[in-house]
Amino acid sequence: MAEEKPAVAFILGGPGSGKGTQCQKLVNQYGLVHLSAGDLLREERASGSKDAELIESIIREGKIVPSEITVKLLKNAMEKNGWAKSKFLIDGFPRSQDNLDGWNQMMGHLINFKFVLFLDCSEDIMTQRIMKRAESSGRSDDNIESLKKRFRTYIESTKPIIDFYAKQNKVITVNAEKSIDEVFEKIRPHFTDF
Ligand SMILES: Nc1ncnc2c1ncn2[C@@H]1O[C@H](COP(=O)(O)OP(=O)(O)O)[C@@H](O)[C@H]1O
Ligand SMILES: Nc1ccn([C@@H]2O[C@H](COP(=O)(O)OP(=O)(O)O)[C@@H](O)[C@H]2O)c(=O)n1
Repeated sequence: MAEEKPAVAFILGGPGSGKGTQCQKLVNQYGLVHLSAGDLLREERASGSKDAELIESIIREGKIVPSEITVKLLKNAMEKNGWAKSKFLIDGFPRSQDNLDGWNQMMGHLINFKFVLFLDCSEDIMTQRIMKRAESSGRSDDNIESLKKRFRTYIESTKPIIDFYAKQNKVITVNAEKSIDEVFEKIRPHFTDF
């Protein structure tokens, strides 16, 4: 039997650009599976595994966890969701060259990569959103010091990955500064036959 490959879209954008919010809406509307790399890393940290302390220190510093850890978590989560029985929104990944290389090596040939959705948002607006989210998120990195480091990592490590995919015409860019519903209306058409 020919092995089937799961469809995958990467959802990228700076911290607070609305990745999780828009993914949730896509899940509700199209029954896609949303896997947030950040959520998987926070779960792994909470499980007290051998990597927990490393993950916590990297997240607090706004740096990027080594791909061996993150790619394994994503692969396990895809398998738990039935592999090619599902279509996946992978949110907050790949965030660096190391993420991309690790993914290509372990997963590149096993999946059906569709496109990158890039939520484009100014640092000012992202800061306002994250500082509001900080009131209730309980996240150790939702504070102004960590946020500044996350922005730096985003510019230095993640933006070049988005640019790399853009050169191959694989990026759909959406202005993420509008209201949640306005952003969703721009995104939706790209997922109708995903
Ligand atoms: N279009 C939007 N307009 C205003 N607030 C938004 C919008 N999208 C998301 N938010 C809010 O901003 C915060 C960050 O959104 P989130 O989806 O968690 O971003 P990310 O996953 O990119 O970090 C959340 O509190 C969310 O409710
Ligand atoms: N591929 C990834 C995704 C997240 N992370 C870590 O998890 C943190 C939170 O990521 P996230 O996607 O949940 O949140 P946002 O920063 O986008 O709001 C990042 O700042 C990184 O420290 C990572 O190391 N590698």
